[in-house]
Amino acid sequence: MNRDTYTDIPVKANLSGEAEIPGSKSITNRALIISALATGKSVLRNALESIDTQVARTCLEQLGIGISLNGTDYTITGNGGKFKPCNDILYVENAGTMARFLIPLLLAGQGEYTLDGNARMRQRPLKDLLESLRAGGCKLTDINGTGCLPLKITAGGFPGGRMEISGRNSSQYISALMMGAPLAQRDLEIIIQDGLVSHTYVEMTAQVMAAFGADVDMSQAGRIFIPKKRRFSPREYVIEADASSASYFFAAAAITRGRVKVKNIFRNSLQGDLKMLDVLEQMGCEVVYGADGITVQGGSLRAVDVNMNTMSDVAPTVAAVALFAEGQTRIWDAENMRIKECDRISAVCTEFRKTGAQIEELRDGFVITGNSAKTGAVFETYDDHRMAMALSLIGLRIPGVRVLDPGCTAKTFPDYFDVLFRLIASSP
Ligand SMILES: O=C(O)C1=C[C@@H](OP(=O)(O)O)[C@@H](O)[C@H](O)C1
Ligand SMILES: C=C(OP(=O)(O)O)C(=O)O
Repeated sequence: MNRDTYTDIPVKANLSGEAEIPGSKSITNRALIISALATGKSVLRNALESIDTQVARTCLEQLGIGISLNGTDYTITGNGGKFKPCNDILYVENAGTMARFLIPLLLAGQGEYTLDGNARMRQRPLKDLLESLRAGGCKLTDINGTGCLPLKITAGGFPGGRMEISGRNSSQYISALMMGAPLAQRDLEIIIQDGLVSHTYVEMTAQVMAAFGADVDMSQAGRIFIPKKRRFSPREYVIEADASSASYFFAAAAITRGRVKVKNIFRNSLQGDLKMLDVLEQMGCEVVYGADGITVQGGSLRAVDVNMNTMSDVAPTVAAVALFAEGQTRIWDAENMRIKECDRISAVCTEFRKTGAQIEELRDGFVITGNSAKTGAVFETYDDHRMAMALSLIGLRIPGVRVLDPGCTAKTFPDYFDVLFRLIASSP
């Protein structure tokens, strides 16, 4: 992390205005992969340009896929998943999506591939996915024996068939298997064992796949069935604004008792993180779902008790709001926050305490005492975009907040601080 750069956050009451948020990371990376597997030209509109999606484009280009950019529109020439051999390392930085999504596809490629990531991605698990694929006969070598990257993938086909996999640690494993379905040698039947975290992302995968012509049957709980050799069809596809990125602006309205509209995102979103709006409603905000976006009006804030299993990416955002709510907020059932860009449970507790706030660390979340923060602080951000964005919100209410390494938001939202400061400057 770069401790030499920082951003100071100005206090602002009643923040009001409109924010334009870039496209969804999760949908962009799914649509990129699916377009690469289709045969022919697809156009993705309002795609996200950020480190996580650049990583996706670079890896796909290394595998022989043509991708051109025009602003936020991508044109992808898919080749039916006939990926070319690649001697260079496929480097995913710290993009969990790409670290997981590429594995089944590379198995169906040619020769041997090496997949690697940054120091943190080398600690984030792949084990459940590797075990499930190895049980189907796939050759996958975790080079350091850690169950993580770097990984050597020996292409020998993506077998499909009945695949059992744990869904406890990450839903990305399940999405990865699903998107490999058109390359599978047999019908793909995924049996999810011991629960499924972040399940709305699996539904998102099914919906984006269906938009490109796939047939995904999720009618039975814990089972996903996708018939073999049903190819993706190329198409033009519009990507909605990123709900996790939008969460900081909704929260800013809540914290400052302002009124903020985020454009290009709607009630019927594919993104489960939008459900944080229900949490803000419970906390006392008003939410208006409009024809061109969603508006949050801040109110008098009260604490909540909330299970964040399906939307752990926005748990640090809700935690920042809880700091200004009356009563004790408990955020729980989100243990996999510990295996994200940093251990977000521990990091939120450490940083919030710098303000004098009372926060109790749980195994799977935290308990925050509202209105307990007293002073500004210099916040570390752990090379984690969501830590930087969530912590910045505290500075809207408490003077003297400095966020270190603001550039780390580039993982999913390179212009976050510009958008925030523009909104502050234009607010009455
Ligand atoms: O599939 C996806 O696009 C994602 C799934 C979630 O991860 P987990 O399933 O590991 O919780 C989420 O945290 C991540 O930011 C994106
Ligand atoms: C956890 C995240 O990302 P990923 O798992 O895709 O790296 C995130 O964006 O908060």
